[in-house]
Amino acid sequence: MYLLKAEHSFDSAHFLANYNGKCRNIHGHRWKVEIEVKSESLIRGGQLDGMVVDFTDLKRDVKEMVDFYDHALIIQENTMREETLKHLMEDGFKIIQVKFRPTAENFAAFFFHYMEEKGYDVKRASVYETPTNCAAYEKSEGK
Ligand SMILES: Nc1nc2c(c(=O)[nH]1)N=C([C@H](O)[C@H](O)COP(=O)(O)OP(=O)(O)OP(=O)(O)O)CN2
Ligand SMILES: [Zn+2]
Repeated sequence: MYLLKAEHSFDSAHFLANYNGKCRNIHGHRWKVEIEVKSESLIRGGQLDGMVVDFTDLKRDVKEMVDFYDHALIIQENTMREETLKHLMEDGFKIIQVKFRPTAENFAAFFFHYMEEKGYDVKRASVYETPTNCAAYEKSEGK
């Protein structure tokens, strides 16, 4: 089995609603996202001979995916007062609302499925909130 890994980072703020601790406050991370793709075989012939995929393409797609979240305030839907949200948006802040609680685990699963939908055979998606806090998502055997 061959495994390829590409990573990219983005800087964003978030908060965990209904969290009893410091993470309930808006705070920022340099989120590092690692995507691993797998293949039992290599491409034969042509420019991609001997590759699973071209790193250039994989890196571009990972960067494109995470750049969307760069320098934003990421908010789980319905966890901020309408009025507050409205004012922040009116003042031109980049707000991204997500359907899930913005934890490293949820982002790992989200990025995993995003890359799968792009056509990659994804082995694992890992999201670092800090250099020492990492969550990963991969499919259970047989699924
Ligand atoms: N399983 C998870 N636990 C926590 C998550 C998460 O996504 N998954 N997220 C948070 C917070 O977002 C927080 O920013 C990270 O927690 P923490 O380790 O406390 O952050 P610090 O690096 O700032 O820790 P210090 O050791 O105080 O510097 C919480 N938990
Ligand atoms: Zn955090």
